[in-house]
Amino acid sequence: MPDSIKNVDHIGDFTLEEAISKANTLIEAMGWIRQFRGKTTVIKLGGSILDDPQELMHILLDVIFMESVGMKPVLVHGGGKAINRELAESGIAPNFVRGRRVTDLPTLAAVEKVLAGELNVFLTQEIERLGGRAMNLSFQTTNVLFGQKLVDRPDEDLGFVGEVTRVDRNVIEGLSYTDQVPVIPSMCEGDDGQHYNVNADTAAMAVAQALGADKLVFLSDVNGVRRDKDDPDTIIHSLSSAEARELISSGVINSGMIPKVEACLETLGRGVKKVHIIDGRLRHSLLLEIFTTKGVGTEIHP
Ligand SMILES: Nc1ncnc2c1ncn2[C@@H]1O[C@H](COP(=O)(O)OP(=O)(O)O)[C@@H](O)[C@H]1O
Ligand SMILES: CC(=O)N[C@@H](CCC(=O)OP(=O)(O)O)C(=O)O
Repeated sequence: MPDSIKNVDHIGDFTLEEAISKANTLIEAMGWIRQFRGKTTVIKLGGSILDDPQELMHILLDVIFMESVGMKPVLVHGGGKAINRELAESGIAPNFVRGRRVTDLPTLAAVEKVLAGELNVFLTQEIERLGGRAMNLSFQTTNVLFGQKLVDRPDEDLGFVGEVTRVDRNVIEGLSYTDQVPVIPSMCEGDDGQHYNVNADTAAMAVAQALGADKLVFLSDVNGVRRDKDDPDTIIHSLSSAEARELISSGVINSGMIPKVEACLETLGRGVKKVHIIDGRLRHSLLLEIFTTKGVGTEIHP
């Protein structure tokens, strides 16, 4: 070590060893940053992480970091729990069929108020407050998701539940020129102007497909797909499409995990390279997912 720095034992608040270790981390990240620079990652935010300001802040900081190093994060969000609270105020009990909310007109109004309004604006403002740039893309600004009523099973009517058939990718991709993170709520508009409630997992899938995203990451409030849904230790780190289908038909994967896994399977068939379900409550899970070889959570592969 040169004499001139022999006596340096602190740099700012850190010991010399700590400062060098931080610099090493940056150098290690360089390869990953190069690999993903310019690549699109669609991130689906949902579940109770949207209700926890601390957890949410760390996720949004990860998103801002990604954007700052030249990656292209695109946020698609749900907000099922916030919708339930809104409905409870009007005395409406939530009604789900295989993970999708049966949506009559009063329910649709509540969904739109929460998803396309409050939550969409809040997430965008939070990104800006934390030092990033973002643009909310909703019916109130510029809608980018278009579709139609979902007819999943002919004998079943879920009301105003939609499926996305077209995504305005020009608007989404155009935002990267102004360093803005697109923030998209899970609702779509039909040809006749009718608004529909879309499951946020399937909305994220449609966006990832339309953009030809490199990665689609579902941030949830479980650590991944589990053999026993109540036991985090039974997480399955790597799941083949065939096994995922088997776990759905045997009932191991049920409720809200069904649309998530179905969305993964559908996406993999359409060119998106990697699909992960990870725990948004684990601090920096998004960065760990991108900047480590093994990743965290469950990866579903073809
Ligand atoms: N095999 C499984 N592994 C993990 N979670 C499961 C499984 N089957 C059902 N689930 C349920 O799926 C939920 C995640 O779906 P959901 O609540 O819709 O999440 P989000 O709101 O994040 O989209 C978990 O909280 C869990 O209760
Ligand atoms: C049709 C349908 O089920 N729409 C969902 C949209 C929100 C969502 O999916 O939110 P999470 O990702 O937080 O679960 C709903 O009404 O709850």
